[in-house]
Amino acid sequence: MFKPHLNTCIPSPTRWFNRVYTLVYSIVIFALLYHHCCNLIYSPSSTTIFLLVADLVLAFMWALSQPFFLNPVHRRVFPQNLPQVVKESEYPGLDVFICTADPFKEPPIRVVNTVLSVLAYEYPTDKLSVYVSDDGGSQVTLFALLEAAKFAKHWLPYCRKYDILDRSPEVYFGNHQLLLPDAYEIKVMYESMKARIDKAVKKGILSPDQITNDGWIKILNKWTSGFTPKDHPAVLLESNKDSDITCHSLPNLIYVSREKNNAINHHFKAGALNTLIRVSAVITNAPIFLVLDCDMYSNNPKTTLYALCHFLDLNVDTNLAFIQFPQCFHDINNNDTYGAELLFDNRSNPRGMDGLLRVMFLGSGGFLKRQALLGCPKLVDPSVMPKEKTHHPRKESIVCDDVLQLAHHVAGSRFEENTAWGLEMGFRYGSLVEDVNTSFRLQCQGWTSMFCDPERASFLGNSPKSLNDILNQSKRWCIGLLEMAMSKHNPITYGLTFMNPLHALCYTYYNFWAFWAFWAIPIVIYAFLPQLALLNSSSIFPKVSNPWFLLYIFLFFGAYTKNLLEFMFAGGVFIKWWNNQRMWLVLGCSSYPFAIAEWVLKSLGLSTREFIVTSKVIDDDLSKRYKKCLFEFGVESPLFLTISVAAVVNLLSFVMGIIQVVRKGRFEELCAQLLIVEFGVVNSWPIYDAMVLRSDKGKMPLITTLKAIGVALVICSASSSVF
Ligand SMILES: O=c1ccn([C@@H]2O[C@H](COP(=O)(O)OP(=O)(O)O[C@H]3O[C@H](CO)[C@@H](O)[C@H](O)[C@H]3O)[C@@H](O)[C@H]2O)c(=O)[nH]1
Ligand SMILES: [Mn+2]
Repeated sequence: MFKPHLNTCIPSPTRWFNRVYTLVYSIVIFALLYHHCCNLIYSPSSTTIFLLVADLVLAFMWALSQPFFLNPVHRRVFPQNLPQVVKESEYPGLDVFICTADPFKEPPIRVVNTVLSVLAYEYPTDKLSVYVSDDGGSQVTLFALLEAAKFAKHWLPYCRKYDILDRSPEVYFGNHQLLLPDAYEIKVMYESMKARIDKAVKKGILSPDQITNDGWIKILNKWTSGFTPKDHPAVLLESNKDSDITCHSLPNLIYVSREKNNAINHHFKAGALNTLIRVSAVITNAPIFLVLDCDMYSNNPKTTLYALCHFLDLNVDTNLAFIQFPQCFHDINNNDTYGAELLFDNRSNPRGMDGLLRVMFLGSGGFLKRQALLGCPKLVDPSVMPKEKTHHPRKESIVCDDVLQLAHHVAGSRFEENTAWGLEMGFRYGSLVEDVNTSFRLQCQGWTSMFCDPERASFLGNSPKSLNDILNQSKRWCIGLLEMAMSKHNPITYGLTFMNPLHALCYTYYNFWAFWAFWAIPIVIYAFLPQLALLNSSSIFPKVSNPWFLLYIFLFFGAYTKNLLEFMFAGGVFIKWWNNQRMWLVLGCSSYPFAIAEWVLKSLGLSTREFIVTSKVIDDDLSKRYKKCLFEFGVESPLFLTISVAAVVNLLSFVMGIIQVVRKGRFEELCAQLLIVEFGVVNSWPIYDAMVLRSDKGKMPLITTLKAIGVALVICSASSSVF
């Protein structure tokens, strides 16, 4: 029988251009390295060695990044053809895992919106279950979810009746006028729920008047005086299983706060997800689950069907482990000041990896096959897999006493002791980037993955709003990648043995990104060396009339123009690209070197491993400044000191360079250095602005400015002994 297409995969037309570019650019890189070697032989100096090291690292990183561009692909899905392939009653069950960890950094009302947007998926409700993992062990989050379950009884029929696209109520009421007949009533309901939740958050605990149900009292008794987020028994609750107001059944909603014990490593998000895998196996055991961060609400109710277009396609590899959707953000300012959209990581690199048949899991927005987390494709025999628990529309609870007892057992803090969880099963431990690490390990076992990037974003989340938050987030990722690079299962020794080499290179690229903070080496060298040389009237690059000068110009503009084109091709605009490249420099001078230092301290046992959750709370004042595209300094942070020192050194050097050109006419020999310094100064503009011109709360703290000027002056005067 003819079965229509569920998806197609189209190679990007840019791949030919990319391949030619790679070839030409690599020849020019070799020429540059030859030039460096000659310099080293005929006029050796510490400057030549530093420049060689910087360019070697840049060339190496460039080479590692090339596999991303050799065969990018674009996939399309045809959910309209699904009914011809499979009946709705035969859809596989879907469990959704939502992680939250801190009610103060991740406001429960946001979690509620994410939960509601997912409960309202266009998917048979008896096949859909939502599990929320609360690592904060917060009564308030539990209360918020119970409120969400009540509101869902009205919200889900409303979305169905009017075919609403924005199924996060906060977004819906923010974007739409109340023109539909029931809209006003639903909005009032939503606002009063929000007020109740906000009141509970302010108090921190529930008061007796908020507890309206006997069942809750039993559960709330678990919060004894010794209960802390890091040490408490497991708490599990299924929300009340009534039908919605139109007598449709509701999807399951289950709250899980795993048992925690101070003496036991709980492995952060990876540990939370593994608990959910086990708890859900006991309750619903759907063959596919979707992982979401608590801020990543569903922006498209059909996303589940898009995922099915891949999973149910008989032509697709049976080793397919997961479908990844890009992480997109709803609150990024017009210029994307902090490059937080991560267009390369979230869109263009995955497309490139998809063309090589495997993409990375991005931590949120991925539909995974349960089977893939349980072992190798060859080892997992489908006939011995526990069957999906079928459950029909019903009013009674799916969690009977036996099941509940077992679920508590598997959510216990000692359950994983002496098991393969985190080692060979489930989300892998040992790295703070559990997403990269786990997908790497799965792909070494032979599992594959695909990238699905529909026109309307499937998920939208929060992006960090302050520079400190973004630098700390990058530092965490960098430490996680470093942990991966230094482990037995690293992409070089392990990856090259078990993976296609181009693939292993993609992972290696990400690992080297962090490995000894590779990017930091050339960035720091180029942020200081040409500048200090210029301050001391020393010329370190070829003169304008020298043909090697053209080579430098070609390499610089060639790399930047190609990067800009890639960025625009992924949907970006010039100003966002500019800020993106600036952030690359900022990270290279701050987060990356700090990550190395922290990793060394952790390896020596001098500091503890921590997953600092990124704050999703939006302060009004800060939000206004963010909308104006201002950098947010405000707090005192060592991460700001290094970039400020670099900015001051660049400015001093720029002034000195101009003086030399004007007074001594040394333009020809200093031109290359002046270009670099000028580039540094233009990029540092927000730092000068924050140090001198701004008076708002987000300006650079005076103490950081003074320290930066002091350190910069010391470096500049010490440099005279070198040049
Ligand atoms: O002990 C923990 C710590 C965090 N989380 C959850 O993990 C998610 C991600 O945390 P967040 O602070 O938002 O980190 P980000 O750096 O924004 O997250 C990115 O990077 C992570 C890997 O470092 C991925 O897991 C995420 O999916 C990806 O969005 C959130 O839902 C947290 O609630 C837990 O459940 N338990
Ligand atoms: Mn996040």
